[in-house]
Amino acid sequence: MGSSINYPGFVSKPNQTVTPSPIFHRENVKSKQGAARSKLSLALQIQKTDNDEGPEPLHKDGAEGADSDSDYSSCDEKNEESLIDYKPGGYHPAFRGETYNNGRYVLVRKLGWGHFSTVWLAKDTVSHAHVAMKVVRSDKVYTEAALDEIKLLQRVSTRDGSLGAFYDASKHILSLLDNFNHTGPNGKHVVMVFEVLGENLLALIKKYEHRGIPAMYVKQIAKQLLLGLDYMHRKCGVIHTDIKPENVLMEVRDVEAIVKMVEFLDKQKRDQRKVHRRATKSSVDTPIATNVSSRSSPSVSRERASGRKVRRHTLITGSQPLPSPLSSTNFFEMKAQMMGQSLPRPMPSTSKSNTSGGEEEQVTNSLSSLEISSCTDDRVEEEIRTETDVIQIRIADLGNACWFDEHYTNSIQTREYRSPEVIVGSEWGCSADIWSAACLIFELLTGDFLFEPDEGHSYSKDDDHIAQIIELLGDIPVQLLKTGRHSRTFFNSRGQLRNISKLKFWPLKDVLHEKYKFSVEEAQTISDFLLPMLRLNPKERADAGGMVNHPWLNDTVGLNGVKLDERELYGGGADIPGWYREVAGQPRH
Ligand SMILES: Nc1ncnc2c1ncn2[C@@H]1O[C@H](COP(=O)(O)OP(=O)(O)OP(=O)(O)O)[C@@H](O)[C@H]1O
Repeated sequence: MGSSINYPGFVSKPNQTVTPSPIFHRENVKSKQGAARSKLSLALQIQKTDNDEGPEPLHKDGAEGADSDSDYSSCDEKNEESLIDYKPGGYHPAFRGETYNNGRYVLVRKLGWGHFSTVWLAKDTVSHAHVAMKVVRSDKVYTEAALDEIKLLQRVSTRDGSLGAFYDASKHILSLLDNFNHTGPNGKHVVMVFEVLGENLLALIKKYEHRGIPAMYVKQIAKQLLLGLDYMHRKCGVIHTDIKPENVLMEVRDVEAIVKMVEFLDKQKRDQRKVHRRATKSSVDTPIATNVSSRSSPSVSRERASGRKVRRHTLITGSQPLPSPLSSTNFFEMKAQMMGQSLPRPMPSTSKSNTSGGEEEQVTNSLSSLEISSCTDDRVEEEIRTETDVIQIRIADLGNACWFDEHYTNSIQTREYRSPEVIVGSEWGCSADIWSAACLIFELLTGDFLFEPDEGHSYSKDDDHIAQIIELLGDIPVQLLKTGRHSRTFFNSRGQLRNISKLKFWPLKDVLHEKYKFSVEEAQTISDFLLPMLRLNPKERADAGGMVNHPWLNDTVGLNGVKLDERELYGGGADIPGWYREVAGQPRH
């Protein structure tokens, strides 16, 4: 759902690594991540204190299938939601095995979390397929935002024909499958049900260690992103307003097979741990039982009891997104392990796995389409190639989205992806998404933010942001300054920045060549591709559909024939209602 600006109690997620912007750094001040960390560590301190007391058990006996020994209990809490937000109006204390919507959905594992919700993998007992369930915080403000999100999702999920003659671009936007309410100890929560996707693009950026993702993949992501945005803007009249790597998710090809794989491997780990614990327990128990039975060691029993208690009472579950071949370093190891374990061989007598032979065989069969063993026939090779070379992405998190004729707020976009018109407080529209998309594509190619503003002693983050934009793209158009509600804060009457005087101009193609070592030709092509989407005047910014036709995207794997003939390359979206400002009096799409 939304970015850190719209709702109270909102903190940045600590997952975005701070990387240097290509732009001149004025002064080094405390990082955004540092600030987020300190809030989270406060939450963790509170959590520690709470745990000493022991919160109300969540996984009570009645929780069918709740597994206190699951991998999830050992989560890295620093990267999860804060315990202090588990209170009335806050997150629902969801757990593995919990049922929703009169038993239709059963929670399997946690996939992720956001400031508005926790997101879970669930089994739909009606369709027998897995789904992703977003359980929203119950406070009124979150509930209202979720109800708006549902309306927007319903609009974009309605597949009403293709934009071009052959292409259904709605498949690049996350589909809403169901929604309902769920009541728990913290109130009534809106629940949204989606198809299951894999990791987000930040995971991919991290997998390539912030050194940039190969252009072959970036082109696929860029083209699909533009097709998805064109569909949203032109067909649905919806503006996303928060395009960034975290909000673009990769598909996992065979969800059911991958769920079986990860569940099987997790179960195996748990079984191994149980065996290990039993073995440790008996070696610890024996001397106590025989020697000091009447005064059993208080430290040992307390430790054991509290160890059990901590696991049972774990409130925050570790996120486990489904692995995808491209972003998970251990995807193939997991598969190899899975396939290795599936070989018919006698079970060791000490390790009584609860997995039946039948179940194992079923898992193996379902994974056969993913097998990468020594088979060499063409079909298998093609499958492997497809698995690793072709990415499918979907734009997710419409929690901050709005309509072309109804903007809910002017505080839009996450800082690094925020457009100049929004910073100066001028009018904005669909074209604000295009700015963010260009920032995102640059980040995929280089691993760095395009703009990473910071505050200094004498200037604000906004000052620095505007200065970085000017350094890269030139002066902010006078029209934008005239209409910007905040322009006077940043600019004097002569149109000069008030708080920053020394600017270092560094055009994009030079940044790409000099800093990121693209060849001169590549730097020129990429710059030609990105600059029309970074036009400072939102009215003139190139629209998504036209950019789909850019020559840089011609050889995009899986999409090389796809063009939108009705859109003009580098054309602005003058014909798209709400392109650069909120409009009234036009019928909704
Ligand atoms: N359909 C899905 N399939 C798999 N994982 C998902 C899906 N939807 C969301 N997630 C995971 O859950 C996380 C949170 O989802 P989302 O961003 O929609 O929640 P939010 O509470 O609105 O968060 P935010 O703070 O980012 O606005 C995502 O980053 C992703 O890891």
